[in-house]
Amino acid sequence: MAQRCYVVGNWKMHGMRADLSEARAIDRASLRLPKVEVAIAPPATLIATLRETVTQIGVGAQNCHRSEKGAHTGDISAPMLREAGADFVIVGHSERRADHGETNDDVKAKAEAAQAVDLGVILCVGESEEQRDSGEAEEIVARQLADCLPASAQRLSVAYEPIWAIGTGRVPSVQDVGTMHKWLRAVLMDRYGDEGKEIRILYGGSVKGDNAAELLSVPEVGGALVGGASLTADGFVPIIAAASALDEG
Ligand SMILES: O=C(CO)COP(=O)(O)O
Repeated sequence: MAQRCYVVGNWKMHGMRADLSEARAIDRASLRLPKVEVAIAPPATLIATLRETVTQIGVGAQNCHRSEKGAHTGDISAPMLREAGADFVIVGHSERRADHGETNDDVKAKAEAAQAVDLGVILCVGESEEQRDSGEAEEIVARQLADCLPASAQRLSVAYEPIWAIGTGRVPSVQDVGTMHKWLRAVLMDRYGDEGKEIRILYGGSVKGDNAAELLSVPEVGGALVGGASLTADGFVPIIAAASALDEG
C-alpha cells in the first residue's frame, strides 16, 4: 500500500505559546492537503497545548529518556510524552548526539522505549562534512543506522540528515540523496525483511519551499524533516503543498 508522504516540522528549541498561531495556520492548511501526513515536534513545554490546538496534524517530541522513570533530573520519559499527547518522538538527532553525547546505543534504547508505549519513532542519521569528503558517507551512515535500529520496525521512520546541510542552506545533490536513501533501504530490508520496505525514509537539512519538490521526488524519499522552515506557516505550507502536488503528479 502506498503511504502518504510524511512532512514533519522539528521546532528544536523554538516556540512559545504565541507561536501556536503558526501551528494553527499549518493545521488549517493541512486540511486542504490531505494527501500529506503532517506533524510538528515542538519543544516539550508545548506538546500538551499543541495537542489541544490542532486537529489534522500529528504532534511529536524531540527526545525521550531510555528509561520509563527514575532518578534522572530534567529528563522526560516516553510514557510521559505519550500522556502529554505526543504521537511520536524524534531520536538520535545530530544536535542531541553533539550536545548531549548520545551514542548509537542510547538512540536504539530510546527508540525501543518509545515503541514500548506505542509512540512512533523518527530515527535520525547523517554524516559530517569530513565524512562526506572522505567519500565514505554511505558506508558510514548505513553502519550508523544498523547500530541504532530497534528490534522492531513498529511505527518506525528514518530521517537522513547530513549534518553539514542542517541550517546551512546547503543541500546534497539529488543523486547523492538518492544513493544514500538506497543504501538505507537496503539496511532496513536486511534487518526487517519485507517490513523494511514500508519504513518511510525522510530527508532533512535545509528543506525549503523552493527545493522541496526536487528533494521529495527522489526515489526512496518518503518525506521531509524540516527545521527552520517549519516554524512559520509561510515557510512550512509551501513544503506541504509541494509534497501534495507530487503525489498528484
Ligand atoms: O535538523 C533539521 C530537522 O531535524 C533540519 O534543519 P533545517 O531545516 O533548519 O536545516
